[in-house]
Amino acid sequence: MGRRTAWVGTSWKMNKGPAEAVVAARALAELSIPPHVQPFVVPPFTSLKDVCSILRDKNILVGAQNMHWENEGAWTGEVSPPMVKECGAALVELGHSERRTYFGETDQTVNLKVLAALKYGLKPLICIGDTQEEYAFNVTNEVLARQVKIALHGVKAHEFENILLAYEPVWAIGEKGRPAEADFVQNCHEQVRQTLIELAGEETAERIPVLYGGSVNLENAPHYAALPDVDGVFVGRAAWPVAGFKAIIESIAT
Ligand SMILES: O=C(COP(=O)(O)O)[C@@H](O)CO
Repeated sequence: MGRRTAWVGTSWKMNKGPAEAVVAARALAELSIPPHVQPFVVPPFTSLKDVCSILRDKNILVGAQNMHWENEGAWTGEVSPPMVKECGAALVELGHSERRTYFGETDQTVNLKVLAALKYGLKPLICIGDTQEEYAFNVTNEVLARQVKIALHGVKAHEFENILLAYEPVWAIGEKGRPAEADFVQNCHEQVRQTLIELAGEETAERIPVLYGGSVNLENAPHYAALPDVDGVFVGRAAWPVAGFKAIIESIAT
């Protein structure tokens, strides 16, 4: 899948119990997906298997919101790569700022998880982003370069094409977030692309999608998606209702 594809994804975060998730997945299964758009949905673990099975033959990828790097063991409360794979998931979200801020996720644990995901044939969706403080001190580019380099440390040349990245400024996420300016986003994505070129070479780096996330909504989604170095959007609140997700997909397709 090349960079001409527009990725549109949503994580339901800690929303929708098993019954509600099944209803939403059935509605997603009815959507007609425009060409060149690759939607994905990331439900909570409690409905991962059901959502995967409802969307199995549809052009909507399903992912987990996190996982451990070990394949089994005494890790109470954790879920392993083979467990995620067995549920039918195609991708796994790693390093979201809420995991980093509240659950001790670090660049190093993200790296372990990225390597484990690739080993088990899961596409890692790696979330990176600057905090408000880093943004204010104008070190965003350095932070993103560090996060990308550590997350991808040890990734083999042929594995880079399975990587998906999302730039999500921490200050842009959630109810208190403010959407980033389009010029700023384009600049950050250019810098991320440069880091990817350093790591994987120009040809491969061109094929790694880099999405934008953080207060994306129906109004701003097509503007972000149209930026030259942005390959789609990763949406929270605005895409939790299936109608909102559908509208954003359509806004990007047109
Ligand atoms: O956290 C994300 C964005 O959330 P918003 O509610 O859109 O600010 C991103 O990772 C998608 O879940």
